[in-house]
This record gives sequence, structure tokens and C-alpha cells, in this order.
Amino acid sequence: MTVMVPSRTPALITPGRQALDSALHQLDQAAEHLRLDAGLRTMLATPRRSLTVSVPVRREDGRMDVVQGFRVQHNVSRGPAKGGLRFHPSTDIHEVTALAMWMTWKCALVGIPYGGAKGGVAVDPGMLTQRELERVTRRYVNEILPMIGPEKDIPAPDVGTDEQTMAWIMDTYSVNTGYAVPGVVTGKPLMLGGSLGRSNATSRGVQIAAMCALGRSPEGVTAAVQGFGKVGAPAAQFLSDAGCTVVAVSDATGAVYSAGGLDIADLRAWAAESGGVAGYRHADALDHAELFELDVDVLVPAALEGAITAENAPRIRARLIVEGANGPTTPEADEILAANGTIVVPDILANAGGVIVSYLEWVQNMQAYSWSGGEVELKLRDLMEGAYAEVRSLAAARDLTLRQAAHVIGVGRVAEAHQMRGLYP
Ligand SMILES: NC(=O)C1=CN([C@@H]2O[C@H](COP(=O)(O)OP(=O)(O)OC[C@H]3O[C@@H](n4cnc5c(N)ncnc54)[C@H](OP(=O)(O)O)[C@@H]3O)[C@@H](O)[C@H]2O)C=CC1
Ligand SMILES: O=C(O)CCC(=O)C(=O)O
Repeated sequence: MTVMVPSRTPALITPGRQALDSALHQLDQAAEHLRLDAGLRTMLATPRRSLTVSVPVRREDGRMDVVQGFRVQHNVSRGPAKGGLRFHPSTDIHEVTALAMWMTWKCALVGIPYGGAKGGVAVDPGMLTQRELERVTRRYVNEILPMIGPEKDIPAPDVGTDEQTMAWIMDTYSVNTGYAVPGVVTGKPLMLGGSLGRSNATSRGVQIAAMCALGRSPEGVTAAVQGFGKVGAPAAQFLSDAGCTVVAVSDATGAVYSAGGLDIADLRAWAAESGGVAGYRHADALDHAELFELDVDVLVPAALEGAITAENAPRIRARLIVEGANGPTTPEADEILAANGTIVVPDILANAGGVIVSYLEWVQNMQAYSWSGGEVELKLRDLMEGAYAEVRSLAAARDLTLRQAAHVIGVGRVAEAHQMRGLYP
């Protein structure tokens, strides 16, 4: 009898798998530096809980689609899991796991009492009506309901989701609980217990990190920003308001360039009206790839993972990269950039402003109290500048890149928490 062995097709390397490989590589480097034992390394490389759900969506025309949703809690040793929810057609379990792992190190690095989580639904929000989006969100939340809660796991916005999505999450959870639970989610509308300063917090943090890294007056500093969404657009605005000349920005529709500097407020109005930056008449059109090769002082990737690779890194002329996005730079690109003397302020530091103000929102919710915008901003600045100073001084003391130093601190704190709680219950 002949046994038919199915031919093996090479495993598809999705962008999500690449992101997870990058995250595991960074963990490995930090674990090596910290001399963590093999058992602890395996614990830190493995998500604590991981759920894949099927989300049926009733479309306006009556059709039923079924999409996949994910929630991954990477680590809960230092507190409840925390992290955003992404709606994007190519999201998968690997990407969500990588993003959850980065959340763990990020929260530990900036010293807030959370573990790391992330969620994703494989939909293109641009292709759904508002009612369809609401149905997807509510059904996804019902599917992951046992995992989330203000003391367990607290979602927040990420790519493709916003304050409205968070309001639906808060409502779905509260209806199931029997009373209003604002602390189950952050990045909510102010009316439902959101915090002043949260909507722009990630971008404000990017600007603070950029100023720390520049170490000089922003006057005369040029910048380019990839991504013009919730992080990229306000980041471009803050950099411009601080005195930088933002010469180029991009979104999925295209990229635009003006040597004399873009009027970011005007460009935001154009993008809101026309659906994207493409076609903005006070600037020249640019290829997506060209934005990365501009001779600027600061480059802010604020879109998706894997934007800076071994392919384009040799042509990057920016002196400083401040990662608004999570995972925009591959490990191979990191080596090229380091060899070329480019400073990279890593994602887990540069974009931590979002989760910092999410934490402040959650603290306000848990106390049923609220702070002024000024108080929130001061606390955000304090935590960002403190974390930046710690990373810079460790990097200098041990001859590490800022990314390596940030991971050594983040991973080290989580490892210590595991050790103190006891590794072998
Ligand atoms: N929101 C937050 O609080 C936080 C977000 N982050 C990270 O920041 C990044 C951006 O998130 P966020 O701003 O919230 O997401 P949004 O969905 O609000 O915006 C994403 C932006 O990226 C653009 N984009 C997508 N593909 C490309 C491309 N190939 N080239 C150029 N631009 C592109 C989109 O364009 P278009 O609109 O045309 O599709 C959009 O402008 C992500 O990596 C996220 O994980 C990190 C910390 C917190
Ligand atoms: O605000 C949060 O809780 C998380 C934001 C986020 O998803 C991120 O920092 O990547």
C-alpha cells in the first residue's frame, strides 16, 4: 500500500509572522544581555492567554460574513493586561501576539502597573458602514467578554479603531455586567469617562521623545512623517507647532512634499475632506518609498510594521528616527541604521504616551475622579522624560542601541516580577 504524503508547501511568511519574529529576536537579545535562564525566556516568549474567535457580521444587504478576531494577553505578571484593538484586513494571530509582547515591555519600561495585550479583527473598516462596524465590534466584544474587564484586560484604540469603537466596547461590556463600567476600556469619549489628553497622547509622547533625542532647539529641524492617522497627523502638528519644518507626510492614498514646510492644519483639513493627503494642491506628490529617503533630520514612521527594512535602510538619510508606529523597523534594518550612526528612538519608548495616558484615564475611572488637561500633560511629560533618561543612560553605560537598552529595562522588570512572585508554583 502506498501512503500518500501531502506535499509540503513552504509556510507563508505573513507580515504578522515577520513582526513576531522581530519581537522574539528583540526579546532574545535582551534575555541574553540579562542572562535569563532558558525556562524564564520561554515564559516570556509565550503568551499567557490567546483567543481566536469567529465574528459573524450581518451586512446591510443581508449577507452574512464571518471574520476572525483575536485577543492575546502576553503577560500579566505586573498587573492587568493592557493594549489596543486593531481593525485591519491583514491582521493575524502572529501580528497580535507581537503587538501584545511589545505592550508588555512598554508598560514595564515606563513604569505603569500593567501587563501587555493586543486585539485584532481582520476587517477593513473603510469597507464597512458605521452600523456594520458597530455590529462587528459588539459581536467581537461578546466573544472575548470573559477575558476583559477593568482588573483583567483593558482595550484601547489602535489602527482602524477610535473613540466610537471604545464607546461600543464600554457599552457592550456594561450591558453584560448590569452597570456602567468605564474602566473596561480607555481612549473613550470624554462624555463616557475618557481622559483629557488621551486622543493626542501618543503623538505628544512622540514629540517629547523627539525633543529629548534632538537635545537642541527644534528651530531649523526638518521632519518627515509616514502615516497621517491618529498618531501621525497630530505628531506632525506637534512637531510643526514646536518649530520643526515638516516637509513630507504620507498615508495610504499617497505622499506629499513641500521643501518650505507643509501647513499641517490645512493639510489635515484637506485629508478630512478628501479622504487622504493625495491631491493636496499646496505640495508636490511623492512616492511612498521616496519619503524614507529624504534628507531630513527626523523621520517618524507612524503607520504599520515593517516599513524600514534591509532594502530601504541603506538609503535613509534622516539622522534620527522616532518610532510612532509599533515595529516599523526590522532587526536587519536596525543593524544597518546603527552602523550608519542613525539614532532610533524605539517604539516601546517613543509611542508610550498613548498607554501612559490610558493608564491615567483608567486611574481616573477607578477613582471616579478627573484631572485637568494640564495635570495629565504634566504626568505624561514626567513619565516620558524619565523613561527616556533611563534608556539613554543605560545605552551609554553598556554601549547598547536605544532599542536594546529599552528592551533590557522592560524585559528585565518583567523577569524580576516573575522571579519575585515565584517561578515554580
Ligand atoms: N492609536 C494609538 O494610541 C497608538 C498607536 N500606535 C501605533 O501607531 C501606528 C499608527 O496607529 P494609528 O495612528 O492609531 O492608526 P490609524 O488607523 O489612525 O492611522 C494609520 C495611518 O497609517 C496610514 N497608512 C497605512 N498604510 C500606509 C502606508 N503603506 N504608507 C503610508 N501610510 C500608511 C493610514 O492611511 P489611510 O488612512 O489612508 O489608510 C493612516 O493614515 C500603529 O503602528 C499603531 O500600533 C502606538 C501606540 C498607541
Ligand atoms: O492605550 C493603550 O492602552 C494601548 C495603546 C497601544 O495599543 C499601544 O501602545 O500600542
